[in-house]
Amino acid sequence: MKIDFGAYDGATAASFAFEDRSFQLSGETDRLTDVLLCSPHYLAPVPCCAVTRQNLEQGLVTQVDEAQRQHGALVQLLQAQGVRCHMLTPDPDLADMCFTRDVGVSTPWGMMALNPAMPHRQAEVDRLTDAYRDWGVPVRRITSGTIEGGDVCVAREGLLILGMSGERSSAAGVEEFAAPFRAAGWDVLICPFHADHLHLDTIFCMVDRHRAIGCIDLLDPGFVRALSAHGVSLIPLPATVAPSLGCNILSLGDRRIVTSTDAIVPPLLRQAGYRVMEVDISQFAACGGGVHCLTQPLRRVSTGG
Ligand SMILES: NC(=O)NCCC[C@H](N)C(=O)O
Repeated sequence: MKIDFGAYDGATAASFAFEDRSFQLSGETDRLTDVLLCSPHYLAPVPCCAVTRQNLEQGLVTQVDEAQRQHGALVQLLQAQGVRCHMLTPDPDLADMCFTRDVGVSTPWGMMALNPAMPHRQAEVDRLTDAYRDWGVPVRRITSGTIEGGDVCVAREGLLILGMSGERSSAAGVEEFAAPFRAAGWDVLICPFHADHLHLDTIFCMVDRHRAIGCIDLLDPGFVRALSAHGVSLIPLPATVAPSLGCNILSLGDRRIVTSTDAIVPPLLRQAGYRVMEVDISQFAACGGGVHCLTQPLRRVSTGG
C-alpha cells in the first residue's frame, strides 16, 4: 500500500507516494536514500548557542530570502545525487526548526524522536511526531534526560558515538538512547566536550566507516584513543573550523561528501580521495548550524564498502 509522505515542493510539505515507511539506518556513511529537511521560512537568530550569541553581538540580522535560496540549493544538490528530500512544514513559532538533525534520529530499529534541552526547540519534536503519525511512520520518543541529534553519530554497524556536553545532551538522555544499541551488542563511545561547541557534530563527523574528521584540540583525548582502538582514523582539523561549521559535513555514501564552502575542509577531503560538493550555508552557520545540522537522514542502505 502506498502512503503519502511529505516531499520537497520548494517550501512546504506536499504529497509524495512513498512505498516503504520502514526508515532505518545502521551507519552514518552508508548510501543516503531519504532525508528530512525543513525550509528556513521562519529562521531567526536565537541567542541559545555561543556562535549565534557572538554573531548577534556583532549585529547579525538573518536574511530569510537568502537562507531559502541556500536551502533550496542544498535540496537541489541532494536530489541531483539521488536522495529523496522530504519536508516538514515550517512553523512561525519555531525559529530553529530547519535544523532537523537535532530532533530525530533514524536507528537500526526505526525512528527515535529526541528530547532537546532548549525549551524553544521542544515543540519541534511534536511537529516531527505529528508528521510521522500523519505519514504512518512508527516513532519512539526519548522520555528521560535530554538528547539532541547533533550529539548522535550512528557511526557504523556495531559502533555508536554520542557527544555529551551536559548542556544539550545529558547522561540520562544519552543512556536512554544508547540502551537498545547496548542491548544489541554495539560498542558505545561517549565523547565529553565543552558546551561552547554546542553539539559533537560541530567538532567531529564520520566520512566513511573507518575515517572521521575532527577538531583534534577540542576532542577529549580518551575519546580519540578509543576511536583509534576501534579502527577509526582521524583527519585532524584546526579548532578554527568549528565556529564556521566547516567540520559539520554530510556523507552521502560512496565517498561523496557535502560540505560548506570552506578553505580548509574540502581540499583536505579531496586530497584524501573523497568527492566533495560544496554549498553556501552562511545564513545557517551564523545561527550555529551547518550541512549536517540541516539534514535528518531517514534511510541509508549499506553497500558493503
Ligand atoms: N546539530 C547542530 O549543531 N545543530 C545546530 C543548531 C543550532 C541552533 N541555533 C541551536 O542552538 O539549537
